[in-house]
Amino acid sequence: MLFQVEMTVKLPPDMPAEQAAKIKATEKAYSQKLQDQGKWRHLWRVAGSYANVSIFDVEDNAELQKIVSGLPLFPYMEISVKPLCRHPSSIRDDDR
Ligand SMILES: O=C(O)CC1=CCC(=O)O1
Repeated sequence: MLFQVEMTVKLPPDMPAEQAAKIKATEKAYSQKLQDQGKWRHLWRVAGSYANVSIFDVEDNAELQKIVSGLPLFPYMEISVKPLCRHPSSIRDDDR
């Protein structure tokens, strides 16, 4: 199942820079592992903001919930999720 997930990061302004850098590095490793596995298909920066638009390819809602709630930045994010399905005009075989 495909989902579009928009994540807006809101780190507390008083979080020490070293702590923020550590969480971001952990987040990067977490997301890159999922990208390698093909579960995190797209990761795009929303220009001009500390937010991303991502496409996840997961088994079901429960797997998406597990992945998203495991994000190191999860406590500092606003998240919106949209389920996706194949568009009848799509020419891409990998759009399911
Ligand atoms: O910077 C972000 O948008 C948050 C994030 C998600 C995956 C990652 O590596 O950073």
